[in-house]
Amino acid sequence: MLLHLIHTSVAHVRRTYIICSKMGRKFVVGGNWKMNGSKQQVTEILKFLEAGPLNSETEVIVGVPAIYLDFVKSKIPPNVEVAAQNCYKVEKGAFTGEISPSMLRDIGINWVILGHSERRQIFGETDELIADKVAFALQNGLKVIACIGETLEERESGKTEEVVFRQTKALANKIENWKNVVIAYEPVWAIGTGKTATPQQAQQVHKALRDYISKTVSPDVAENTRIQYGGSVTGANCDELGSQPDIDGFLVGGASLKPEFVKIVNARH
Ligand SMILES: O=C[C@H](O)COP(=O)(O)O
Repeated sequence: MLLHLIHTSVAHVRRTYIICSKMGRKFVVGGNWKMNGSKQQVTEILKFLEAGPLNSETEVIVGVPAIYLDFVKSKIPPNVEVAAQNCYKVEKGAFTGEISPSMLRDIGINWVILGHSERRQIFGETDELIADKVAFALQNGLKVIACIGETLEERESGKTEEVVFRQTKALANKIENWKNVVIAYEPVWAIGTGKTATPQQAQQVHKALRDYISKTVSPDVAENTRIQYGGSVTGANCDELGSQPDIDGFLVGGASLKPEFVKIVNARH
């Protein structure tokens, strides 16, 4: 009888834990403005963010071109965080054109997006460099959205998991504390193309990533690290994507410049 009771309670705790596991990870939606905007357009975006309403259960972050960070920071509603779209792996020095994590902290910026596929593909950033930047940003008190994702060619040759595991491993080798890390899974073929991964395709990769993190880092880190999906997320597809058990938010490009972003922030999850 006693054994039966213990068994039943353990099963209950385990079931509750599984049901609540996603709730324990706060949904997080980032808007990546990329190299878009002007003071006038930024002012329009700030208006719809202010008007919201934005689900208070969701963490909202906008990734702003460096030149507008200070301006946006001074005007943004308090329930929206501001992120830089890049920063370098050292504190200061002769690195023309770069900005450091401490410069971002100096103007009150707490987040940075690193390793976006456009940085990887257009600017030649390697897994190694991205991991160094992520580690340095974390050491300097920034929170990081670290992006990974496979190209169409890699997906079509069956290498999706191999690629995203390699990218994650490079990060894991250098990350000491995962508390301030969000992973953004963005299949390159879905970025800006209107071709969204199906909820099933996205969930499959997110689950595989969580299992991989569990094995290579720890089950605790896997359970607590938020994994965003990015790639042609819109107001029309956000509810179904957001409802997948391992999708903990979105990184949104094009739609983050439009009032539709409010709908994505408020996606079912
Ligand atoms: O960082 C955001 C991603 O690149 C997605 O961009 P997209 O929503 O325009 O496809």
